[in-house]
This record gives sequence, structure tokens and C-alpha cells, in this order.
Amino acid sequence: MAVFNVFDLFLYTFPMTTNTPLLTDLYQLTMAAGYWKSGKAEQEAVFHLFFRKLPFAGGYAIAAGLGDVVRWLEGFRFGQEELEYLATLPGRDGRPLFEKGFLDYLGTMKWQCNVEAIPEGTVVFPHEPLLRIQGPLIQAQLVETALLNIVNFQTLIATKAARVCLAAQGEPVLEFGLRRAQGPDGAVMASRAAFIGGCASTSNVLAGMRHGIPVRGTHAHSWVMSFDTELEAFATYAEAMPNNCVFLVDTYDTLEGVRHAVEIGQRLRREGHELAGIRLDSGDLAWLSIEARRILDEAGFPKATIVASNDLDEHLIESLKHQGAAINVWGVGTKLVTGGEQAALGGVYKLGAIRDENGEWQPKIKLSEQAIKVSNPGIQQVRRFTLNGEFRGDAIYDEESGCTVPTEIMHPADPTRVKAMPEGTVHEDLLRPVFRQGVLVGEQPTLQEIQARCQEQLTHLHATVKRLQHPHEYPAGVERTLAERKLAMMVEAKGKVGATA
Ligand SMILES: Nc1ncnc2c1ncn2[C@@H]1O[C@H](COP(=O)(O)OP(=O)(O)OP(=O)(O)O)[C@@H](O)[C@H]1O
Ligand SMILES: O=P(O)(O)OC[C@H]1O[C@H](OP(=O)(O)OP(=O)(O)O)[C@H](O)[C@@H]1O
Ligand SMILES: O=C(O)c1cccnc1
Repeated sequence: MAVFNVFDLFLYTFPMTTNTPLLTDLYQLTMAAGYWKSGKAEQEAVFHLFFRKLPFAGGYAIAAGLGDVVRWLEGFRFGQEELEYLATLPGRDGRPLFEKGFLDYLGTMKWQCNVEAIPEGTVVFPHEPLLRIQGPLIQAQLVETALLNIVNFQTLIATKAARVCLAAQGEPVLEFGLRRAQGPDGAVMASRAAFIGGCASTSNVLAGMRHGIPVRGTHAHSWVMSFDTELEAFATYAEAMPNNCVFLVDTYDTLEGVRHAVEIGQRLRREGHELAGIRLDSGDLAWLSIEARRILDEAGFPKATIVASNDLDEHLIESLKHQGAAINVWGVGTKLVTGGEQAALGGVYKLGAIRDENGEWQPKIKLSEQAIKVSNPGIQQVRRFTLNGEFRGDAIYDEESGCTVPTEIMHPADPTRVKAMPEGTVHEDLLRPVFRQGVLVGEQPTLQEIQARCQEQLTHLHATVKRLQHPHEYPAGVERTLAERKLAMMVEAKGKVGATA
């Protein structure tokens, strides 16, 4: 008889053990086998991870996911179980897909790449490498899919959270998304990213334990419905949880619910506790919140908060603010943790350069019919220019050839649009070392520090860039020397295509 222990059952039901190099697309492994077979595996290469289009038609994005990338890369090794599984995979003719020699090679592989990254919580723009991976071609290739998976999703959600939190104008945003998130792993990653983007807390207790995010919550309609009356429901909750009383008042009649909350609030006060607030979850949130505020204030509860939830996003919050809603805390779930109108960020991972047999770097370019999709060649760095505390422009430049001074930034899609950085700007390079030859360097920031960085970064962006709709386009592009080199490479590559056609 098969015997299950509880732990096995848990892993079976929730296989959240994604910390394995098999979190990849099969083609990475078949290419790896090809690199190994053809003797290219150890050739040094540089890849960049970047996105081409800002999410939510917004003016900026927030880099996120690096912490999980670091954890994944630290555990990057092929164990016995993984190798045994790969050995079972058949090729199209039914014979093993992978040679034993290749699997033995994978078994001895040790992560040895250099990784540079833009710190989490930094505001970032299209085409800027968020990560730069330099090392043996086979290794830099094998990590592509997992890195994209982690960074694309968390950058998307951190950006959404930043938009929601800016709309809430500094009032706390509680992330309520677990029940509607994209599976258990997606939910925990979303809670992490939402916190980076500015959320005050999460209802997701596992994310709280994993990442140290404050956990908060109210109660559900089921609590009220399980009693004969709403008053009895609030009274019983107050007895059980006197220090966590935010009553959900809209199960039957919202304003009557607020009066019941007040009645129990008075009882709590007599017993030395305080009514923390109420939550509205349906109806006209602007009108109801104003009425609820009046009732609470008149009853002597000016400090009781009014939490609102119900399919909120940054646009609804902005609208409710314009309507003068008396809401002080915003509960946001589905549209935050799923990205709402945008389900994914389209980040990509492209080869920038490869070292030839003479030890020289050969820049590489990927052509496209669409100018915006032609990749940037070289070993890239991002230089950010600041004037009087305001971010004024970002230049992607090639580290080998350097950044010209004074710096001119060419628009990524239209090289005739050039922005010269004004005199007096100070600059910093955004990509910083994370791994040196496979070894983690420096202290990793806490999630609280990352959140603080995000808040601080946003203060340096002009308000027009942060506008929810039709934001001003921040000047982020390619530095002139790199732009000219790219153009020359495009012409040369097109010539080669023409010559062979
Ligand atoms: N004053 C307002 N201005 C703009 N939108 C609002 C306002 N008040 C509520 N909304 C939004 O309108 C949508 C519909 O609200 P409504 O109360 O009809 O929700 P519902 O989903 O039908 O209610 P229930 O949750 O009880 O099913 C929600 O997304 C809600 O956040
Ligand atoms: O609307 P979202 O932004 O996704 O926020 C989360 C929603 O989840 C809950 O509703 P649900 O109907 O699941 O349970 P409830 O009985 O607690 O309201 C809560 O009341 C919110 O409305
Ligand atoms: O605590 C809450 O109020 C809560 C938690 C999850 C989803 N909706 C609301």
C-alpha cells in the first residue's frame, strides 16, 4: 500500500519547487546541446534583458524581480533527478534526445557568469537592459527563460502597483489579489512586486512569511451572513478580534451597516479598544463613503478609516478622488495582481556580443523589418542624467566605446529625434554588479529598502511622465556613438543578406 506523508501531499498539490534549471523552454536545452557538441559552449557571450514598450500605455516602468532572479541563479545546478528526467526524453526517432556526454557535462556545470542589473525599484524605460549576463555562451543561454519569466511578471506588477499607489496619493493600498492571481507562485510573486511598487500590505499570508510583507485584512460577507443579524456578527467579531475591527458594512444595507459598526465601536471603546474602521465593497463608493464619513464623525469616530474595495484600479481610484470620495484605504485585488488590461510585459533577451577566437568582442545585431525591434549591439550600460533633482534622460551606451560627452540621446525608433543632455547634469550608471564569475557580490537590499527606492525614484520623475493617460515621453534612447555603430551594422548586415540572396 502506498504511504503518503503530509509533506509529499503538499508538494504534489502545490508544486512550487521552481528553483531548478528545468524551469526553461526545451529549445534552450537543445541549443545548449548544440553549443556543447560544436565546441561553442564556453565561448564568452553577453546577453541583455529588456522590454520594448512601456506597460499600461504609461510613462515609466518599475524594475522588479531581481531578488527572485538571484535566488534562482544561486540554485542553478542540474541535480540527479533533473538529469535522469532529461535522459528519458526521446528525439523524433524515439532514440534519446540528449547524449550521455552532454548530460554528464550539465551535471558538472557550475554557475560562473557575471551579472549586472539595474536595482529593483528603479524607474526604467524601453530598451534599457534590466539585466546583463556575461559568461559561457551555454550558461548565459540556459538562464534566458527563467529570467524573462521572473522579471517580466514582477516588473509588470510593480509598475501597476506604482500607478495604483500614485492614484491613491499616498493613502495606503492593501493588496487583496491572492484569490484571483495566476496560480500560487504568481500570487506570491505578485504580492512581492506589488509591495515594491508601493502597496502597504498584502492579504496573502504566505507572501508575508516568505518576504516579510506586512499582512492585513478585514472580514468577508460570509461572516455576516453566518449570523442572524449584522449587529450580532459585528459584536461577535469584536469579542474575538477586538484589536482588528474593520467591519464590512455592505452585506444588507450599507449605511445601516455603518450605524451597526458605530454601535459596536462604542461598546469596544467602553472595553478599552478602538474601532479601526469600516469597509465598503459595493454601490456608489463616492457617495457611500461621504455618507459613512459623516455618520462616523458625528458618532465620535473621526479616526475610523474607510476602506474601499470592488474591482478597483488606478483609473477608478483617480475618478473616486475627483468625486471627493472619503476613502482613506484602498483594497485592490484582481486588476493589480493580474496586470488587469495588460496580462504580460513583452521583455526579451538578446545576444549583444560574443568573443572571437582572438579574444576580441564581436558585437551582434538582430535585424527586423520594424526599426524598433532591431537589437542594440555591444556590451551595454545605461547612463541616467539628472538636473536639479529631476531625471532628464537615459542613454544606452556601449561600455567598450564609452559614452560621448556632451551626451546626445537618439530616439530608439527615430534617429532624427536627438536630445542633448543640458550642461550641469550629473549622471550615474544604472547597471551594477550582482554576480562575479558566479559568486554573489555585495549585500542584497531588503524588500523594504527596495520599496523605499521605488518611492524615492518616482519623486525624480516629472509629473507629466507619471500622468496615467497620454504621459509625456521621457527621453530614453541610444547614445550617439552606439546609434551610429548600430546603423553601420544594419547597413552591413543588410548588404550581406543582399549578397547571398
Ligand atoms: N462613484 C463611483 N464612480 C465610479 N465607479 C464606481 C463608483 N462607485 C463604484 N464604482 C465601481 O463600479 C463598479 C460596479 O459597482 P457595483 O456596486 O455595481 O458593483 P457590483 O460588482 O455590481 O456589486 P457587488 O459587488 O455587490 O456585486 C465597481 O468596479 C465599482 O468599483
Ligand atoms: O475586487 P478586487 O479588486 O479583486 O478585490 C478583492 C475582492 O475580493 C473580495 O470579494 P469576494 O466577493 O471574493 O469575497 P467577499 O465575500 O469577501 O466580498 C473582496 O471583497 C473584494 O471585492
Ligand atoms: O481582508 C480583506 O478584506 C480581503 C482579503 C482578500 C480579498 N478581499 C478582501
